[in-house]
Amino acid sequence: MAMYAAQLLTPARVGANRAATLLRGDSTRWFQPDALSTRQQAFADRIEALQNALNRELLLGLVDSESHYAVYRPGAGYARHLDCLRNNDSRVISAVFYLNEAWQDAEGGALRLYLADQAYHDVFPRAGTLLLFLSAQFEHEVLPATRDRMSIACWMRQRV
Ligand SMILES: O=C(O)CCC(=O)C(=O)O
Ligand SMILES: [Fe+2]
Repeated sequence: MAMYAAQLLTPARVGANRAATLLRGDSTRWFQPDALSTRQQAFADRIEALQNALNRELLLGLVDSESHYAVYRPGAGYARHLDCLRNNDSRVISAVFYLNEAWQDAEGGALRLYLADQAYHDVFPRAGTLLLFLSAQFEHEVLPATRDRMSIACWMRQRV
């Protein structure tokens, strides 16, 4: 939130759409791979270790990743979507690491993962939770919350 207050995050966009606030209400700040803070480097190291394990065990062919901080202010959400960028299927795994201490389910803010047959699974954004899913397979949505909701979203990519 300190970074948000210092206006270091910018309103997120969807594709080339600069005014996407109806679809997504978060503000983001991308990690700069050549200028990571100590904490960002620690996160990147853990993600790389996970990526190597996924390659070893599941042969996913992941070569790198991109990460951004995201802040959703109260009432903001992100409509149902897939994380694959149009004309670019390099994103294989979506990883979301939540940063919200003492989150109560009644505060909302779940990430709703859509499964087969109208079923869904809600994940609440509790600090320490790391959610992984296949980017091309699972549509998902961020439900609005009654408090600020912070996360690091990361995509592990294959070469295309
Ligand atoms: O913050 C979350 O739970 C997911 C965010 C998301 O879906 C995205 O940034 O694509
Ligand atoms: Fe997403």
